[in-house]
Amino acid sequence: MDPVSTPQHCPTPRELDDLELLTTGALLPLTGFGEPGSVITIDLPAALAEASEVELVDPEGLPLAVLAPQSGAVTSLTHAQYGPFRRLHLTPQQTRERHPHRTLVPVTDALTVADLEDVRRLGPVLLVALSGHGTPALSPVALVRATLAAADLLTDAEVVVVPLAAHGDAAADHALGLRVLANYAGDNPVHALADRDADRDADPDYPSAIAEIVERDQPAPDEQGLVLFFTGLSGSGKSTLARALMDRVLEQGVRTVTSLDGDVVRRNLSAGLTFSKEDRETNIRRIGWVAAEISRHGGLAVVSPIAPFASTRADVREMVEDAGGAFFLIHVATPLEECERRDRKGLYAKARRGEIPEFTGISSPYEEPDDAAVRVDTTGRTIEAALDDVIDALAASGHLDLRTEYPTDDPAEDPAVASAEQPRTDDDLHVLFVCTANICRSPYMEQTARALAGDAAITFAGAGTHGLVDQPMDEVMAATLSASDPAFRSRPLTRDLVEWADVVLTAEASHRALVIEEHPRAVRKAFTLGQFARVAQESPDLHGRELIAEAAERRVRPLPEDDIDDPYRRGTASAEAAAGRMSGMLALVVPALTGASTQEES
Ligand SMILES: Nc1ncnc2c1ncn2[C@@H]1O[C@H](COP(=O)(O)OS(=O)(=O)O)[C@@H](OP(=O)(O)O)[C@H]1O
Ligand SMILES: Nc1ncnc2c1ncn2[C@@H]1O[C@H](COP(=O)(O)OP(=O)(O)O)[C@@H](O)[C@H]1O
Repeated sequence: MDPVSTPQHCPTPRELDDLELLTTGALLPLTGFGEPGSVITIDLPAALAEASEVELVDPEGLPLAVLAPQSGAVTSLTHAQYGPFRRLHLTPQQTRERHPHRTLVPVTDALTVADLEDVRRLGPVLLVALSGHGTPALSPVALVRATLAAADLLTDAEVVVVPLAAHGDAAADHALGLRVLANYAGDNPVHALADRDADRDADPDYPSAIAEIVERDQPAPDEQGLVLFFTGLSGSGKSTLARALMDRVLEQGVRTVTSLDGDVVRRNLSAGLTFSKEDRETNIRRIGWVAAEISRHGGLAVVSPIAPFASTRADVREMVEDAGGAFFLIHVATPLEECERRDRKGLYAKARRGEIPEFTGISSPYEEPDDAAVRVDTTGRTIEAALDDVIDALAASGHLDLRTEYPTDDPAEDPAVASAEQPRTDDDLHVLFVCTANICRSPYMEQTARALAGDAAITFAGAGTHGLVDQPMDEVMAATLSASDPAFRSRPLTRDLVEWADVVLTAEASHRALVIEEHPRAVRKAFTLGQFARVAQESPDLHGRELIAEAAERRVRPLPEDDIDDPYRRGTASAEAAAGRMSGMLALVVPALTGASTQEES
């Protein structure tokens, strides 16, 4: 490293917001960090505190300002160039020049119908979106979006963005806010909106354009990104429980999951790190960073490092929450004696002999969490029992319900309950055939099945994952039927049709996957025709609904050779080949289905 180069430091998001306000003159007369009694402070690593100058850089390494650590003075180098809505970040001076003669309205939350009524009375306004770290009720970018949407609904409104951060001291932050607004306002009036904290629980009445932004920014807990963080001593059961939990997630088939297991991370992402306090912190921050990114996109990350330090766990929580994810901490609280008794990897014995330095629980501390969502001691318990504690707590949190095969928090939405409560217009078994456009394969299956079923109490329907609307059956395919139904018209697959069906039989595995992706609760009743035909063949004693339940229970995977290839526009031979295969499968499936219906009737 060049010994004369100025050392660099990347401040926290809160500090970066403060830096922007210091360098734009928004905090005047304050111009530097660390004035006595001020909440505008910056934390430097010990190694930099003695430096005469430190270059403050943004997360991508762009130098923003030079800080003199002793005095706290900052000299601006450049203004941050990146970030959404950067063009709306004006200095107080630019604001006063560009937007004179307006009433300033500070905004920290999406505006309601009542807020807009209030603002409309003010004449020309400047909505000041206070988007700094910890200040807005929405994410910073959604606050700006919602404020722009509000401006669109007013006759004469402009928007400026000011990253006024919160510092955890309500009185100091209030005073700072007043000062910043005074600097932006100059001689213009400032109008405060009614405080909404009093009725926070009430459902705010937003205009629809704003409601949409709020909803997208604040997904329901079960749609939010999620980090499941298992912490505990080596051998406490973190990996075992994490793996068992992931299996449940995969079996449910609704969410994908990324695992960041302690040992696995140490072999890959954190290869080369030791078990010193510093390296452990680096290790956990890396895990936290990756997990937070996964949660930013609505994903599910399961992480299971020891993570012995409370402050590093708190950092990860913050990273995840800043990314819009939920952080769910599971303390696997198996006591040291039990972990040592298990000593699965023989590490405790080595640590006791002094062969492994800084071993957690023996020669390195483990700080017990006091912020865990659930605490599980696995001593003397089965893995299933311990896992149930985690699954129950998770379900109660609203983030992930692994208790049923179907994720629902509304019992009426559970298909078992729904079908019992929903009046059926008939007792027939409902069979839905699905292909792509609903003009070749599914109408062939539907009409052939109907002919095979005769008078049995069974109703057939068809639809396409990309179903054409209101088209007749493809002529080449129709010619393979002895009597094709002239009244047939194609249609796309809908939720109602999937709910109507007792069983959904698809031409190809890709159709089945699409059905399940869009209607996760159909996972127990959607099969390829070929897959279902195999189950029917292997279970000759089962009929109707029992056969469908058996197929769901067996979880046999659809095989590639089960697929009926699309004959559309491939000529008569292809159509006849497809027809032959479907007929063969239906000859197994339809009698197997109707057998039960006939028995139920008698
Ligand atoms: N000194 C020392 N202390 C603790 N653990 C040690 C040590 N040396 C090696 N191991 C093995 O490394 C696994 C823990 O790694 P982690 O990345 O989870 O630890 S930490 O979170 O960074 O503290 C841990 O795996 P688990 O048993 O899965 O927890 C141990 O097998
Ligand atoms: N109820 C339980 N839950 C989890 N693990 C258990 C339980 N009972 C016994 N064990 C055993 O404890 C050991 C835990 O090891 P592991 O999951 O690798 O822990 P860690 O990842 O915390 O180091 C495994 O051998 C596991 O079979």
